[in-house]
Amino acid sequence: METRAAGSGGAGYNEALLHKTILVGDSGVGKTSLLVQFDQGKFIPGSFSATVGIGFTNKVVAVDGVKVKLQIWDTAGQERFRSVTHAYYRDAQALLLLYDITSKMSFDNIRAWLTEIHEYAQKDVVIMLLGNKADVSSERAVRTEDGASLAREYGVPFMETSAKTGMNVELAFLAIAKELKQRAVQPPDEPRFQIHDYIESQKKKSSCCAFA
Ligand SMILES: Nc1nc2c(ncn2[C@@H]2O[C@H](COP(=O)(O)OP(=O)(O)OP(=O)(O)O)[C@@H](O)[C@H]2O)c(=O)[nH]1
Repeated sequence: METRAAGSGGAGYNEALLHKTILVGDSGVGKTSLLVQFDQGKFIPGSFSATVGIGFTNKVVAVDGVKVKLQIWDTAGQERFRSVTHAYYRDAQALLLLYDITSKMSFDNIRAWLTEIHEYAQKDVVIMLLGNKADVSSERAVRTEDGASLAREYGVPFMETSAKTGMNVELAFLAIAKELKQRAVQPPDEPRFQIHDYIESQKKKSSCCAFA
């Protein structure tokens, strides 16, 4: 795992850990929008311009006094870029796998994505399944239970998100950062971080019923 010491250091930060995280899923599910929402806290509506190839954004989050640096790679969902993006799976520590809750096809393709991930990524890669565009409830084509059930089948955490409203976007990245940080700096007497339990507890904390 790649780690990096913090520079002059902010208050309370001991170190900066760099973790490569990749966004994958069909074209148009909202990978770029999710990253823009997490990075800049905004959503740019309107015309859809498909990602060409791959690019990354660095984002630092604080987890229990430790600075965790996520290097988040946004991949092109289009089939023609698949061979390029496969090359990036190998040294990824985490993968956020997205489908669009208004697109049954993007959900049906999740099994194929998981097969690719198992073929090209490291065995211990952290995977999270996200059902994006949860704000578009009138066009919902995938039930929340079906997303949760598929995630259970593969033993991965799941939540619905909206890159438009920001729902669960920060939580998704924070849960990933916590898991990665825990794996890198596991204190000997601390119980292992349970990403599923963490997500459930954070969801319960919210008074809003919008969490999936
Ligand atoms: N309503 C709504 N629209 C969204 C959401 N996320 C993305 N979109 C819209 O969906 C379209 C596709 O979003 P992108 O973020 O470009 O999708 P992508 O997965 O990066 O697509 P590729 O780059 O081709 O792989 C855009 O028009 C976005 O504005 C969301 O959470 N809610």
